[in-house]
Amino acid sequence: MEISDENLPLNFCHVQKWLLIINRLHMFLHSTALFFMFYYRLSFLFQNQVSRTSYLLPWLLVFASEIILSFIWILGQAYRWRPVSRTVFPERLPEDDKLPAIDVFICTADPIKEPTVVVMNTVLSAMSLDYPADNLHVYLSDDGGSPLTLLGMRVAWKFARWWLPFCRRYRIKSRCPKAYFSGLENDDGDFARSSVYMADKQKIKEKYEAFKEEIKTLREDSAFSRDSPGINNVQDHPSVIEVIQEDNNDDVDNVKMPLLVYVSREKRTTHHHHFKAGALNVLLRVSSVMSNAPYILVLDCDMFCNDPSSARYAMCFHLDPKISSSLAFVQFPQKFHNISKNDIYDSQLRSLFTLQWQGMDGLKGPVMSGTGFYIKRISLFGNFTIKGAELLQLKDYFGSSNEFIKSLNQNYTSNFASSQHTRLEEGHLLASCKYEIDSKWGKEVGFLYDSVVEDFLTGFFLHCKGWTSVFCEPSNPQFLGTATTNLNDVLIQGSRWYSGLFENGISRFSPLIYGPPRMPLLQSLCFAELTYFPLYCLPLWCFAIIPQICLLNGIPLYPKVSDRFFGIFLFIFLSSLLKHLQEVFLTGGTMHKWINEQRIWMMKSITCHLYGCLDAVLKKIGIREASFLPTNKVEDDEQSMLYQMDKYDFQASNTFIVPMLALLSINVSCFIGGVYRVSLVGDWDKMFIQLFLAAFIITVNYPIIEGLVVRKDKGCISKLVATHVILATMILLEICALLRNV
Ligand SMILES: O=c1ccn([C@@H]2O[C@H](COP(=O)(O)OP(=O)(O)O[C@H]3O[C@H](CO)[C@@H](O)[C@H](O)[C@H]3O)[C@@H](O)[C@H]2O)c(=O)[nH]1
Ligand SMILES: [Mn+2]
Repeated sequence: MEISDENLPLNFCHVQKWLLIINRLHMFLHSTALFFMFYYRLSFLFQNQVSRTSYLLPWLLVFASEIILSFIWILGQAYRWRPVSRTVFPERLPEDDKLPAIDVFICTADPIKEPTVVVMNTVLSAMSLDYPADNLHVYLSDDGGSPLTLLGMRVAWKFARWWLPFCRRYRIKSRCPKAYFSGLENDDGDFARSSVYMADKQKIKEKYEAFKEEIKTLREDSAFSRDSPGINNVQDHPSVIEVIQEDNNDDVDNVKMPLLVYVSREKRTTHHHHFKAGALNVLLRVSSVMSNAPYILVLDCDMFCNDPSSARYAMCFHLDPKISSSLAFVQFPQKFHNISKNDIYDSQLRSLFTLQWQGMDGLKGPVMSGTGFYIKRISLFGNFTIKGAELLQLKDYFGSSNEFIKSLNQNYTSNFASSQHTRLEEGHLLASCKYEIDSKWGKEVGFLYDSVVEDFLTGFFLHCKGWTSVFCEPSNPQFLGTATTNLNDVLIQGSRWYSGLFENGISRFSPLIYGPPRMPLLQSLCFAELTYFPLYCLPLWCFAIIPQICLLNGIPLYPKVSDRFFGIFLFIFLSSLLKHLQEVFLTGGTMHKWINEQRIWMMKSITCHLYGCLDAVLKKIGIREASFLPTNKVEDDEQSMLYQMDKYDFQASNTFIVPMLALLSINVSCFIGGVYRVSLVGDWDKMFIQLFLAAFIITVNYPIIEGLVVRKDKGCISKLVATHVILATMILLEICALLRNV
């Protein structure tokens, strides 16, 4: 008997048994060691009357740091509890005409930092997803309100009329034209020998060049420069909504094209616009009166669909009757096209998108990651029961548009073509600044506003309401983004993220308090780990200063080598490093990558984790306002070359460079002074750990020394800044020594 396709599962979830065993065993051993460490610290506090008085402050600081590190470690174990991976079977999906519709939302904010050609490549790759064209609708939100972007879309539409049929005819895998023509991957497949294909390819290539040229000419046109009169002020302009379509006046016939819509929401200086979350909410409303697809794909403009299959893969979960009722979104990992082999800045966020999300997938699902996810539209409408509600109540909740409220009924499909004019008018109402006033948008409905990491917050609340998510990681990356690959950008972006994350940790929605009654404990711990890991800044600052100054002054803070507790500290140190090494190897990394990750963790902790935490605290007490500085996506050849060569680009802001230099020079001088003192006094046994710690920090951060002493290229450290910093730290160390002698 044949099993019908309908009965076969669309996806399969596989628990990673070996990893699970290793993780749990490690958890057991490491936590036992931590227990003994706490025992040692506490018993010292009660026993050692004499030394207590003079060592107390540094001692307590080191102990507090150990407590914070252990706290973050415990939270992080939740990811390691039950890692899973998933397989999908898109060939078992129903026929094309039975597939549900998808709206794609792409956000852009700044035509200078986010070049139009790059954004249009994202648009084109989304339009050419392997999905029925009638059921695919692409919306671009332009927060820059730039006519250049709008014109760019018209040009892209013209090119798409050639590009889409070409991709379909030759089953092209790489459907982002920029990637396809870059020729990095051979995408010719079965047609490599076909002369017709080659001729077609050449023709399309010419069209692509012409497309780029047209955008370039537009860009150079002074009429589009920012200062030109009549050009939109980014902060103050009316809404513009345009359905991109053109009379069929060229020679491509009958090409089925997805709907393509340009939306630039109204901006007024008197209104807060809530950054990307605000932009996404406008798209959510405008699209509801145009295409109202039940599923939405969200993309940033700095990434493209690298493989056209993601929509079908996502449907393998959304259409699975066993999980679909509670499933809010399918998250794909963020992967990047510009990662170097050793990835000195960990720009790929390896741990997040491999281990952590897989771990959460084994619980209730990964965190929403801003881009590359397929979300069910109704999951964004809060827990309002639409059926029984009065119209007035609904308006309190969703704002005043009748058309929008009608769209909440899932069976509603707008007849867009026949009433385009009215719908565009409704669109303008929905994209206006005032629309959200006195409604629940951003608070309970749509993407949430209370954080600059809108993705984290929105995902967290979905999970709190009982929704789940899944993580889909096919071997071929479905989306490829542009990662930040210079130190300054990495740290600025980090400061924004950690400020947003920590802000959630200290709000009343802290995952540790708000989470546990609403979701499994382990799932809340995962969310908590993300919000609290910026706290790494405290122990790392402490470990980079206190033991070293104590070393110089002969104050021991750790057990002697001959003490039985020495083994405990050694074990904890090695066990953390080895576990990290195992995870790097498991995810395809090398020894080199491992040490790079250790280093960037230190660098980030003492800079952007600290600034993130401070920023969050200042926002909380009302001294600072939220800000979202989009990252720079214009490629700088010199900078990317340094990154590709594993050389740090130290031409970064002094707010980042100064703390790194200061801490390193403390370590170097205390190490030298310490060795000198210890060899005079002969207390190696007592001071071993402190000597070792300073040596470890110096070794891991050797590239900073290299940047100062050896390198002469453009990315080296400014000598002037370094001299000031080193002088200042010397004076500080002197003062410490004097204070102790008083
Ligand atoms: O006022 C704004 C600011 C940004 N964006 C868009 O938001 C996206 C993300 O901005 P980007 O500068 O690329 O920031 P990243 O730090 O790289 O973004 C990461 O972090 C964000 C905040 O957590 C997530 O939303 C993103 O998806 C995630 O890739 C881009 O498409 C921007 O055009 C807007 O539409 N309006
Ligand atoms: Mn980005």
